[in-house]
Amino acid sequence: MSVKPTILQDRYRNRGTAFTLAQRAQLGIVGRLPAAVETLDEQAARAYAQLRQQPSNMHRYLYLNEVHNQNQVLYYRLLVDHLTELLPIVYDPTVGEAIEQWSSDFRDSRAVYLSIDHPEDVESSFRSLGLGAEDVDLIVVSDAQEILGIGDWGVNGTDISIGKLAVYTAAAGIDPDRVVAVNIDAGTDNELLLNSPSYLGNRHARVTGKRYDEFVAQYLETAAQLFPNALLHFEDFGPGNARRILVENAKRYRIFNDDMQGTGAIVMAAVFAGLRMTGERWADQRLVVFGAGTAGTGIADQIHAAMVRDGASAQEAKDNVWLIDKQGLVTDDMPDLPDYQQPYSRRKDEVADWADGRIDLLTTIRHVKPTILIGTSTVASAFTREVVEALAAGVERPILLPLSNPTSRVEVMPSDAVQWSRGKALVAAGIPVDPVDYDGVTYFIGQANNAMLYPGLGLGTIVSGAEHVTDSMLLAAAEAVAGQVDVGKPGAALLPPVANLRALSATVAIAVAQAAAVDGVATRSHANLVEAVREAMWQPVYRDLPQPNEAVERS
Ligand SMILES: NC(=O)C1=CN([C@@H]2O[C@H](COP(=O)(O)OP(=O)(O)OC[C@H]3O[C@@H](n4cnc5c(N)ncnc54)[C@H](O)[C@@H]3O)[C@@H](O)[C@H]2O)C=CC1
Ligand SMILES: CC(=O)C(=O)O
Ligand SMILES: [Mg+2]
Repeated sequence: MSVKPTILQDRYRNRGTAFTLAQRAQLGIVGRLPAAVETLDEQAARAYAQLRQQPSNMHRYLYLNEVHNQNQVLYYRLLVDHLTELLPIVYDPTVGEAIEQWSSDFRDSRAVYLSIDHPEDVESSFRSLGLGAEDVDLIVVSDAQEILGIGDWGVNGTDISIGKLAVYTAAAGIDPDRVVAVNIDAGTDNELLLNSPSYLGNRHARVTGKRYDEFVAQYLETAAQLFPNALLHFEDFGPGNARRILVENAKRYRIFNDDMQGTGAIVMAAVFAGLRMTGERWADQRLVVFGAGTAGTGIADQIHAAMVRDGASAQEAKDNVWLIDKQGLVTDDMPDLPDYQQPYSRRKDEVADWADGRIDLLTTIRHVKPTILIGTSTVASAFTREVVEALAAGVERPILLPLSNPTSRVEVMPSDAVQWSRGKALVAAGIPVDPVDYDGVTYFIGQANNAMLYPGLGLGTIVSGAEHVTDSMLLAAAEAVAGQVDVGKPGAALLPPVANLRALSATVAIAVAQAAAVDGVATRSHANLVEAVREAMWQPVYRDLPQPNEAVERS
């Protein structure tokens, strides 16, 4: 039997059982649905009950993906109504698991695939979407070389772009009809994938060097030319490429690197809140970053800038930053230091008597007595009891941010960090975790994940039509997030709860749009910015009735 596709197969406009009988007649789908006509509330209640019956988070991920493929409004209705519960499913940490088994689970996809072997197809791949120059606000692209903390996942990494976009819409109301997810398939060095019969990507090693650079340049040029208003979000590129691509293109394109800039800004927010709790100054902070890659050095840059704003000289601020990577404390005698670590390398003679040879984390902590310790290493349990105890022995209220994702990579579980520091450490983690009860106090653990910030940043960028994402816009976003933290209570979290994320994103967007205007990069002004942000936020409700026989596009 061959059945003509109908609006029921168009995820962007499908309402399923919510189509009225008159609409069914008008759309030529009489007899294709059971008799009952439901409200969105009723559909959402059934879908949520079905979701709850799924046996694992991975099954919930696949179930939600199915809903997303059938009915976009219903999918986002579920996400918005159950944000705290479902963010960890559609995003971190479950998305990591989904990526690992993506090729075997493959059913349908909402992404654009750009193969490095076919640069001639880049433009036609975008054109196949059938979207005009004014139709796209945001593109999230990943080449999946460094997915979360789980490494190189080739085309399987497509779902990080999809997951990041789901958060943009659920958390900040970015219109899901106006976004595009992209995977750059540059090959993979993951042997597991190359040897897997089900792998769906290019079966060759990662292409690097000139060919890679030219492909990324072509992506940027084509995306910006076809969709001149779009914010070009880069996600989970390898450390050698992430910073370079951003730095080389920041002046030419509306580009944003989430791992560097988004993560740096959410850490700034957590530290702003922490310093309000301790009453200390930025200029007096001592920062140790464990894992000096894309995220770690992005964070170091923003904290360094904050110290300078607070009166430290560039050199004084630099003297208060210590990077630790695989080779131990980063010192200036190390050969082949990557360019992003060089600015913070310590003079070898300054630390020569700390240890014979490699200087490890514990030794560094004992000497430096850091006020802030960041984990962006992907090394699970690297912050041992000894490390946390040394940290808490050094200062009264250290800020401790184990940021690695997914949960299997976190440097220390917050429950251990609270206990080992005897409640002294101000802790936030990259993963969602429950509050911790210790010694009669309930410690709330903020989620120091860029997802708490980038949705509002993106919304503010779109509403203001900012030509670039400036440092002031990032800072404004961080301050806006920190402004929503109630620092008064013992055990207060360093960041607002995920449950408030939609309201938080609106607040962040307003601050970002204002900063864009002050910086002179805004191309749109609004008599009432608060109202403009509110109106720009897409809501998961059924809207205009689609016209009969309208072409089904972007399915
Ligand atoms: N919470 C958040 O918002 C974010 C968290 N992250 C997490 O941070 C981690 C790192 O991400 P990226 O910076 O993108 O990756 P990356 O690969 O650029 O950086 C990781 C760094 O850790 C270093 N490293 C590896 N083993 C180490 C060891 N034993 N000791 C010290 N350093 C070691 C690597 O050499 C590298 O420089 C990931 O787990 C990622 O999920 C990243 C971005 C945002
Ligand atoms: C959160 C995020 O962007 C990462 O872990 O890479
Ligand atoms: Mg990332």
